[in-house]
Amino acid sequence: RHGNGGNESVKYTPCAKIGDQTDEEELEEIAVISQGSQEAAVAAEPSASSAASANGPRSLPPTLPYQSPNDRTRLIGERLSSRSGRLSTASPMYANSVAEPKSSRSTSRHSIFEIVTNRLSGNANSRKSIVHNKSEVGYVNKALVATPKEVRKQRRKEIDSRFGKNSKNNDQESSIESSIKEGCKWTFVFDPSGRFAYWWSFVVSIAFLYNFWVLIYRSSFEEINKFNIVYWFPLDYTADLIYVLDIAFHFRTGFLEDGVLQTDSTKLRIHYMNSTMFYIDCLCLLPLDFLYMSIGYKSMLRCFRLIKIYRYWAFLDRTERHTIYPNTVRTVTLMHYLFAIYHWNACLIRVVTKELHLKGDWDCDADEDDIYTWYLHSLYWSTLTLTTIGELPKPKARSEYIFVTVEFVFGLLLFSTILGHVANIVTNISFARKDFQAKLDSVKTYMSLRRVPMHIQERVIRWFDYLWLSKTSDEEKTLQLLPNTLRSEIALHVHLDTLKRVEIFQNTEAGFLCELVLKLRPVLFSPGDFICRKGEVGKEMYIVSRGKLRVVTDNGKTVLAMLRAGSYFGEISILNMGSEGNRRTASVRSVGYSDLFVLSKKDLWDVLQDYPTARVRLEAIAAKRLAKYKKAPLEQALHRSKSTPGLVESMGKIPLESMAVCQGLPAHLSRSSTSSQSTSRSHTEDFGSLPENLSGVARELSSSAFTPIEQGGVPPHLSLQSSPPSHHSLKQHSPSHHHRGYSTGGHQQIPSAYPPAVPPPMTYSPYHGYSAHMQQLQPPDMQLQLGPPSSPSMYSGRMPPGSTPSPFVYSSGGVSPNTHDGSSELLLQEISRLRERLQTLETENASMNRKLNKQQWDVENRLAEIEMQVCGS
Ligand SMILES: Nc1ncnc2c1ncn2[C@@H]1O[C@@H]2COP(=O)(O)O[C@H]2[C@H]1O
Repeated sequence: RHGNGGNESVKYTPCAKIGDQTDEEELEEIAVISQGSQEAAVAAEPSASSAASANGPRSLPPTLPYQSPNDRTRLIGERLSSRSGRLSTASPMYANSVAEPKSSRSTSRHSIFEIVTNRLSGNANSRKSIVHNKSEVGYVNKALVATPKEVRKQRRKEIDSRFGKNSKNNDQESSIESSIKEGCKWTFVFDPSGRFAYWWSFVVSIAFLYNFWVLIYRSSFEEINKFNIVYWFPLDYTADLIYVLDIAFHFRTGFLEDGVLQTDSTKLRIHYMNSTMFYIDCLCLLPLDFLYMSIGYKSMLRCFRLIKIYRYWAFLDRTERHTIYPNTVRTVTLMHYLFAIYHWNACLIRVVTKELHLKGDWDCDADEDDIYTWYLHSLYWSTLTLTTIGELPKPKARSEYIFVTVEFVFGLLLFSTILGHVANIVTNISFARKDFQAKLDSVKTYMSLRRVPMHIQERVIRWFDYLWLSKTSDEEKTLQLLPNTLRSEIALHVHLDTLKRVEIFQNTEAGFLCELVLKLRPVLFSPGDFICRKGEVGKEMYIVSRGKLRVVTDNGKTVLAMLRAGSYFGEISILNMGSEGNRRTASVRSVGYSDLFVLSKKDLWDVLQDYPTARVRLEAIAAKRLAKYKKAPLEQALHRSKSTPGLVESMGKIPLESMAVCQGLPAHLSRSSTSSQSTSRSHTEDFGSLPENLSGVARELSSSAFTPIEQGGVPPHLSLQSSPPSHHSLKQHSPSHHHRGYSTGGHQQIPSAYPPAVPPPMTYSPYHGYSAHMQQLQPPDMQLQLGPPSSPSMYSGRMPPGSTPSPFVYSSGGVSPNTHDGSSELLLQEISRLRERLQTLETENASMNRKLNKQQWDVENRLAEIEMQVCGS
């Protein structure tokens, strides 16, 4: 409660009722909080004025075991789970107070020990065990023994007068406080959405159904008589007892206020008694039975019991919401209503025939005492009148006409209502099928309209077949309504098994996994489908959930690897780890139907930005995998750069347009970025097969072209701006151009955009190298200096099938125009300059590496600390 001055407030924290101590003996923790300063806090207990004292004033945050409504709910949960059903010494507050009188921090191990021993030894012994400890003796003395009842009451009054007991501003707070206080006398509170409440509503529904079926039957056929009184009376009053218990149940049922479950008994009582439900419940139990004594047994005196139908409806509602078979529940409910209506109508027919003395078909030949035959006769007529119209015997008496007409109208209404309901249920059941069929139809219509070849149409239909048979649904659409947290929980649960098998997700941060799992999209591929093709721009990576896939070479036949559930692929290009940057390094084809999860490049990068360690890990794994696929080229790259995988990646990531481009390139190389790339690739490949001395120089030459413009690594004579106008001068290739080049034929083909006027340098074959290119590019004196001129045999047939060059992307402009002049002098200068540059780069790499290592060390250290803390607590 806030004081009038507004700078002080009192907070009651939960107290513990120890053993069988009386109300006055209750421990009551009163924290006086000064909003101005902590020193100004007023001690509620003079003997415990220290902020550190267990029973004295203290600063609230560390003392209160819960500060938010959620914490409060948790506490309630703890209480509910406590066997004794009351707040015992296990109360977090109590544990704090007793076991850690000097500390206001969370429960220590010692206090946990105390709690456990107290629980085990029972409440009666708990006090003893507390007093056992010396420091606790002081505390108990202060709280329980030394403070006389009057003094405490007086202090309470003082505090109340000082802070105003019913301060309006603090309504909510005081409600929590009082609820906490009430916690001492707390027994149990039912969660209205809990299981117990559900099953209790089931019991009440049974009691209601008993009344619903029996009352009308007894009234119409035979009232309670001396033969059956032994059955009906106990049953009637058992049902009444359930109704009474239901009222008691409502008194202890929590309700939500501001989204928080209220458990304060006073509040619950007030809330229930102020609700209409309370009056309805009381009305249900109106004891008209007493009139039996004056007017005899009339079951209809109990008709108020039928008002309890609201509980039955609530039960049905909840069942329908919670069940996994809603249509079954609906059907059963409908059938029940139908039979109930026939039953009530049968009873009505009996009353009418009896009262109106209807004869003929309405009459039954059976003996008056043969109740069951009479009942069956009435039920038959009831069903007949309600289900058939116009096929009844013609009424004779006037009253009969009226009765039969009313029956017809009612029957018609009932029939149409039931038909409507049944139709609804059937529609619901077949909704999924119809929706699916509609989609298939629209695809079929589209395909025939666009004249899609028959074999493709067949594949599409087979794909739909599989989709239907495997009951694959649009998960994204289904879960759209849910909040992200719930969705990730579901996704984690559903996909966890698959994700656990994926190497990259093992031992990663939980947050990383949670974020990623939300971005996974399930996709389905049919037999023979290409999931990706070599040379394409990689935009997604895939995780195999089910099915078999083949990693194949360009020809689509040579199988490099088989992928099964738990495998993943496509990461090389989206992490830009491959030699071609963001290009696919292989094609992947589905063998049968395969269920995959797709993770888009953008999503992955978004998440990786927040989890740099995961990124390093991912890249390291990718680099390792890449090394496994194409051992030689990667080793070269790593050896050369001595960098972390991250840096390998960052090199690969440099966009083509920002690469150094040079003039003086042969015309056929300057036409398209694709051809340039092809050529540069050929260089790399050829370098791999060159003798060591030659390949080293050649590699360095090529690496000059890799230096990005931004880094200033472009020699002036190679830069675009400084290049003299020449018919050979290169245009800076736009990404789209670059992209197009690849998409038309991949980097292994001379693109079709190649101008026919310019003869291609030679027919490209990945395995025959580019000897012609090399010869063209190498100046004669270079050839002289670096060794014997490269013979075609030197370049051909050296590349192993399927191998790709080093992860470095070489631009074709690695050779300056001067090289064509034949000036070895210049060339050597250039080599030494590039060597220097290389050294600088390597130093930078090393320093970045150190930084990364330090960061990793820090993170690991922190992790270890936290783990220790977790283990400790
Ligand atoms: N030899 C191989 N064995 C297994 N998987 C491979 C092999 N080569 C490539 N891949 C995978 O196939 C994917 C094709 O696209 P990416 O290059 O993005 O990433 C590639 C790897 O994940």
